[in-house]
Amino acid sequence: MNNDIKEVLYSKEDIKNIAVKIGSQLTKDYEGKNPLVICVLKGAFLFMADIVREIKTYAEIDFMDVSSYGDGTESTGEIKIIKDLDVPVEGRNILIIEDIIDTGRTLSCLVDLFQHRKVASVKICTLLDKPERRVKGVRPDYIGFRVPNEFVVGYGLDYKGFYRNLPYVGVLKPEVYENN
Ligand SMILES: O=P(O)(O)OC[C@H]1O[C@H](OP(=O)(O)OP(=O)(O)O)[C@H](O)[C@@H]1O
Ligand code: HPA
Repeated sequence: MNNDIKEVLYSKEDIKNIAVKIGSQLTKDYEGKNPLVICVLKGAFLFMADIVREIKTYAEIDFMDVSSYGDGTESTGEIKIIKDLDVPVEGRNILIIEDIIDTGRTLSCLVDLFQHRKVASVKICTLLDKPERRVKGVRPDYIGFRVPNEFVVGYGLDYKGFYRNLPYVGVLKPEVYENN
């Protein structure tokens, strides 16, 4: 599996350090606000686990499963809600945890959905931001790293369901997806 990676961009130590830094900011920003921290499955599962352990104040967690990429490298432009939240969100302070913001379509749909559900606030925390690919005006509030315009995998991010279990974020060799 490691042989399919062209370059490691962020090691597990890099990711640990950034989670500590963002977590300490979130602790300050959400003190007394009892946020509902929402993991967007599946990609964000590892980063979510890191971030929530660094939030040192009261917070609740929930999970949503949405998908926009089908099984390949191109966004379909629509999101499918595969699993919705377990709790109502009206009046809540929502913190969305993502693995990556690419075109921005997924987050744009989610933010619209939460506003429609009359939340008190909605903010976005993402491990990776790929601003060059943006087609929707989504601005994350907390960003781990800005990545170049390349298809990245690992630390939750997949290509056709694989590579999520890599402990780092790396660039997939183009021949891997060109030959598939
Ligand atoms: O900004 P966008 O272009 O919308 O892309 C970002 C979304 O794409 C990925 O999810 P995907 O739909 O692949 O589902 P997954 O998390 O289950 O892998 C990623 O986890 C984000 O949710
Ligand atoms: O670069 C990416 N890698 C994996 N999944 C993704 N979803 C959007 N962009 C990406």
